[in-house]
Amino acid sequence: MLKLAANLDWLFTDLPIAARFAAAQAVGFRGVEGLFLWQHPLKHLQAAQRETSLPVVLMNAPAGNWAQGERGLAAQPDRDNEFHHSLNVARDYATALGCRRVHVMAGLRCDDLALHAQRDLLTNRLRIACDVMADAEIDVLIEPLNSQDMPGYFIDSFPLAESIIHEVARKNIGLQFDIYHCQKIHGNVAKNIERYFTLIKHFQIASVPYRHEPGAGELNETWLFDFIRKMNYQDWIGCEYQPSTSEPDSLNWMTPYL
Ligand SMILES: O=C(O)C(=O)CO
Repeated sequence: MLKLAANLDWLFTDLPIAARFAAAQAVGFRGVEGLFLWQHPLKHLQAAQRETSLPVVLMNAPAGNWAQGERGLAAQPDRDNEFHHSLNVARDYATALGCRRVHVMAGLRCDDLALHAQRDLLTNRLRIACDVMADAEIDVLIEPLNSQDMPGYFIDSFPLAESIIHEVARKNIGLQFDIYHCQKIHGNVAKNIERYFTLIKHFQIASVPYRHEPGAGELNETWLFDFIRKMNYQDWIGCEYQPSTSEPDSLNWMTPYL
């Protein structure tokens, strides 16, 4: 049995937040995750969690002005106050919801800042993030994102994420390995899972190339799930995809894993 979590900012999004928890539970997801959970009143999330008993397994920290194209604050100069505020919000929500993983997004490459200077800024900010989260026993995750979907995102490859994680050098930093992004950036998914396995604290999945449910694209997810299982991965796989059809049909892929 896989520990599959529904990403509530990709699935069931036509429903209010409490109903998204309930819909995830009804179809057999064992946990939930989300990018924008902090946009909802905490008491609504806590009530939904109580009703469904679904753990919140991953949440993103506030990532700047998303509507205006921002994709994180950690590598953005002159945003210290906002960055600290976003960490506090994420830590408070995660603590109240029992969530042990927070994705701290870097944001986009700034052309007017030398690459090494922006990288140093990111590394220092991630150390701060790890220190803020450590007391609450929360891990900070970073994730490479493919440049077709997120042009200009600072962490645009797995080797870069790996070297940043080593530079940050905190116990509570780790890699969010999205199989969809890996295939789009590098291909060679299984070999890359092996290569980065010791850094991985969370997987995400969507089919390639259209970011639909597993089984709707070029990868053999059944084989990959088996591969991950054989590597003795015990943690969560977040389902972060856009359903290809009406949701009931697009959830059939889960049946063998429930
Ligand atoms: O865009 C993605 O893939 C993310 O997981 C952002 O958190």
